[in-house]
Amino acid sequence: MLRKVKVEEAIGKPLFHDLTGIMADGFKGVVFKRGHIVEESDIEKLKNIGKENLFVGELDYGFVHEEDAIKEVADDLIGENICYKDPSEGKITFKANSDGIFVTNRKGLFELNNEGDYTFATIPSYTKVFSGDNLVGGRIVPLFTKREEVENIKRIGQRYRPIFEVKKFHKLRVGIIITGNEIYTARIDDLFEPVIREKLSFYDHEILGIEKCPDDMNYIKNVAKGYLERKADLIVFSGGMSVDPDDITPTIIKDMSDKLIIQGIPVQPGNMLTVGIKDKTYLVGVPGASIHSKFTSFDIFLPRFFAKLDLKKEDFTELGEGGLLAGRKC
Ligand SMILES: Nc1nc2c(c(=O)[nH]1)N[C@H]1C(S)=C(S)[C@@H](COP(=O)(O)OP(=O)(O)OC[C@H]3O[C@@H](n4cnc5c(N)ncnc54)[C@H](O)[C@@H]3O)O[C@H]1N2
Ligand code: MOO
Repeated sequence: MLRKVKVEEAIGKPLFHDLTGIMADGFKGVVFKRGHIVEESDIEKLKNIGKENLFVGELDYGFVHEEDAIKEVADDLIGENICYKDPSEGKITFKANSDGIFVTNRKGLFELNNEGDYTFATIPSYTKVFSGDNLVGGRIVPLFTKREEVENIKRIGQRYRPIFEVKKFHKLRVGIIITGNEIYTARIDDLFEPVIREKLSFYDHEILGIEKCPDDMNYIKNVAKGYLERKADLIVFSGGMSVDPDDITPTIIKDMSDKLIIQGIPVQPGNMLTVGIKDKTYLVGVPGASIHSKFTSFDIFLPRFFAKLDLKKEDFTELGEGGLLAGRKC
């Protein structure tokens, strides 16, 4: 049975949980570890961190200590490229053990947090991460929980597994098509090539070509076909994405795709983003906004293309809340 005793009465007994101190010098962390045998010389230090009483003893049958409760469920929640160490102060931290994109199953995460005693705080899903980055902090709120609660969390984890994972980026073969008579005829200088080169530079990639095309459906389709024959993973089209009579790029993407995933998304700038898929190749129409805005809808999805995620219409349509990116920095 767990008992509350005066610190002086705890001498010779093991601490039931990690004890945290917050110091004037900025320190916040464990001052005494779980299992530490309390000594007479500890009393002053314990009082300095506000402990007049301590828990001693053992949990009754059917209850699980905070650190055991979080550690026990970890493997049922995580997928590839995530690691963790033993919990401290009741908290477990899942970290990336590879560069890539962090993906969380939102429905699964909601269920975990809605269950009862457990809490999991994550960085936003689809964030680009580096090996060693913190992804998730998980702990139960009370000092111990019921065995049944632990089993419920494991079941949620198994139902959605993985709820947390890091997908590695792949090397992609990229074909680029810059549309517009004004650029094709050199009436004006092209401004898209440096933009797309800079955006791709973060990732391992091979550029199959950067072709300037007139606003001619067959011409553009032939260039895109050439990229498909050369096994492009990603074809990026710029220009001609909106409502003018010369804006034919979305129609080209629709015609050439096995499936048009989305035409136009609730994100600004980058409203007119159009995405189709042909076999495993993403065909992506990037609206003009990416020329003057550093961060647009295209930048939200570029990491997902490089992680070869299987994108659905909902991945685009869910972005309305927060989709007004104005002022957002990279
Ligand atoms: N009445 C409406 N006007 C606009 C709409 C709309 O729905 N109704 N949509 C707006 C959105 S959103 C965008 S984005 C822009 C333009 O989109 P486009 O992708 O169709 O761009 P273009 O029409 O091809 O060109 C617009 C502008 O940008 C210049 N441009 C395009 N590509 C290049 C390049 N590679 N290098 C340099 N300059 C380029 C082009 O010459 C035009 O000046 O439409 C909004 N308007
Ligand atoms: O589709 Mo536009 O300006 O929002 O890029």
